[in-house]
Amino acid sequence: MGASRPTQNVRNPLSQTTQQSASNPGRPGTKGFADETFTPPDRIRNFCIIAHIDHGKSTLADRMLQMTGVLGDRAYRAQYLDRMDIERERGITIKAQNVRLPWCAAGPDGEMRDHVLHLIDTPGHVDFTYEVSRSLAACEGAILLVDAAQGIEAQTLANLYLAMEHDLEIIPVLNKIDLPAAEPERYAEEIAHLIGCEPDDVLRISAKTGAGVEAVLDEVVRRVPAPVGDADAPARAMIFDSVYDTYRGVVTYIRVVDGRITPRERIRMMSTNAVHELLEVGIISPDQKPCQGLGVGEVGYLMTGVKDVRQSRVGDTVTWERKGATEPLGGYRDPQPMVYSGLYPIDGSDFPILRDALDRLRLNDAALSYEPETSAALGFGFRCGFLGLLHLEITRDRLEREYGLDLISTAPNTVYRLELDDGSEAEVTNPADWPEGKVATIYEPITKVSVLAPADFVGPIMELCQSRRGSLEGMDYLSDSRVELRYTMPLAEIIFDFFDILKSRTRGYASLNYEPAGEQAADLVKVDILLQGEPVDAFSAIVHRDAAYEYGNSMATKLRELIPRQQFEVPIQAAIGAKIIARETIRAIRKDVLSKCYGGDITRKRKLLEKQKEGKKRMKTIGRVDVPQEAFVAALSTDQNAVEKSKAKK
Ligand SMILES: Nc1nc2c(ncn2[C@@H]2O[C@H](COP(=O)(O)OP(=O)(O)OP(=O)(O)O)[C@@H](O)[C@H]2O)c(=O)[nH]1
Repeated sequence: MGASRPTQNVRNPLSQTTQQSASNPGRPGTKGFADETFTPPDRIRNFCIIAHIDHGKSTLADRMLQMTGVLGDRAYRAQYLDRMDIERERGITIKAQNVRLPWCAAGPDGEMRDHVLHLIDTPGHVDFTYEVSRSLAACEGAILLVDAAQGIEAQTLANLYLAMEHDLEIIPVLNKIDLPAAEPERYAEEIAHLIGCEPDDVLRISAKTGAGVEAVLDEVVRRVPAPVGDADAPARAMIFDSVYDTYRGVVTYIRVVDGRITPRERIRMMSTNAVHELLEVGIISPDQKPCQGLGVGEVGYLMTGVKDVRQSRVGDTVTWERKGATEPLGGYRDPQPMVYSGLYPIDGSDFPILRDALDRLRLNDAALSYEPETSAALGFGFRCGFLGLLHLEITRDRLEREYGLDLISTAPNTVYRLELDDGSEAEVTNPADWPEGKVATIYEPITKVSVLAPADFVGPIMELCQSRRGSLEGMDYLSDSRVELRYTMPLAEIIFDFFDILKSRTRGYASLNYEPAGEQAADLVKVDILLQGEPVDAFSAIVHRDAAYEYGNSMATKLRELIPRQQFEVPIQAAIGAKIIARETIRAIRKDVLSKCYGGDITRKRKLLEKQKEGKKRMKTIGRVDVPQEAFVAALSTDQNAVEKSKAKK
């Protein structure tokens, strides 16, 4: 697959005059650069857009694509960079993408020159912080985008602190100034107070209308430092994303730090020492365009023909196989699952489809981990590991939407490290593996939580965090009406319904960010739920001792309402080991479906018996108790509607 001369290339500005580009007297940079040379680093600017969810990153990226002429109006599709359907439907960015933009603007010396800007779009959600950090590591500058109608939110702060850790040049921008509710003066003050600039230094734009976006591009050229690196050293390039393409295999997105990466070379992945032949090297503008190679500071993609993203790991360093670099670039780590859940097909015969679907999803998601597991109640399924709740929900969405699966997922839990009585250690991600009676000390993961909200809600937020075993670390007023509360809190207390309750207690105004912060010893117990004395493994949970009774009682009550009455009485119990801590009872019912059939033709009786048999097919039998699948779905769901729906079916 040789490199062909790209039709519209954004390569080396030196191959053109430095006046305004002839092809486009407007502001976009020169087109049709010669592709036999490499763009000099002093004409390159690598930047990303960081912000809280929905503050407009993808819309601003789209507008920049249009303004630089990379994406004509005809090809324009809202949020072009958010290619995954779910990203577009949910309106959130999951995978970081990048694009090369030509722009003619004045450099630090005031001279107008053609430049090449590499824009890296970043996921805006807390689950994908590692991907954000790798995108930031590929940049020298960051546009800090804040919704002028909402102001600074939790992820604004989290991403700003990440950008500062990477010493990026921060360009503050207020977006959505077209909205009637926009308060640019108020929030410019907030941002100035936060990053130590003047309120007038905060740019004001509307990514929707394009107002002010040119000035942002000019500011990127003027203020973001040009990339530096050693063009003569052995090649080192950082992988900041990799995507599986059904037809072309894995596309690996890289930023070159030292040396050059050219096609037909053999390269080595430094974290795994895997060696591959480079089939293609190119740039993205806005789609893949092969080129002669990438030099210092350049951002683009490479293809080696591998079929699995786990061979192209985000944060890894690429170098030559022969005379390659000896020291990798810093910051690489293997993705660490934070949240585990069991995924089971409602129809057991779908298990092979679920297995194949997970295999395919993992081709494009190195952070997804899974292994087969069985449940007495739910049958054959998989214990899956995710970066966080959103990652879990997106994966489940894709399995159901793209593979037509109906799934039950068990309550999400985290990873526990146990010190056992015999001095050994164990790691538990599934309540069913809890070693009853042999545990000396239990350690649970904890997180640093940041909640941003109007000051009026401080009371309800503090009450909720304290009820979730949070300990207050600090509280700062960003302005006279908005406050940031910082807590240390167990991850297990966040991953289920904390965010939903926080939102409902603050009328949707609070925003949340959390990041791993080590572990702590905790007094945790495994609560089992028994039907007629038979434990139902799908309902077991690891909870703090103080919350055990509440969990057991709520599950027993929920199941009493969800499980249909049987021909006999069914006790529902919650237990810690052998100790019963809660109990409910489903009263017996004598149900003779033929009781109303006095006489009448045999076909009606047969239909009623057939219907009863059909209904039994959808039952899971625990011991002698028939539990409808909807009851499992509802009992394991935090969604109250699911519970109401299932009760209605009884
Ligand atoms: N009125 C107005 N709406 C905007 C503007 N910029 C973005 N929006 C809208 O705000 C919503 C979120 O925009 P996105 O660009 O998806 O925000 P995002 O930051 O990429 O969100 P994530 O992908 O979830 O991180 C969309 O409905 C946009 O149409 C703007 O300047 N003015």
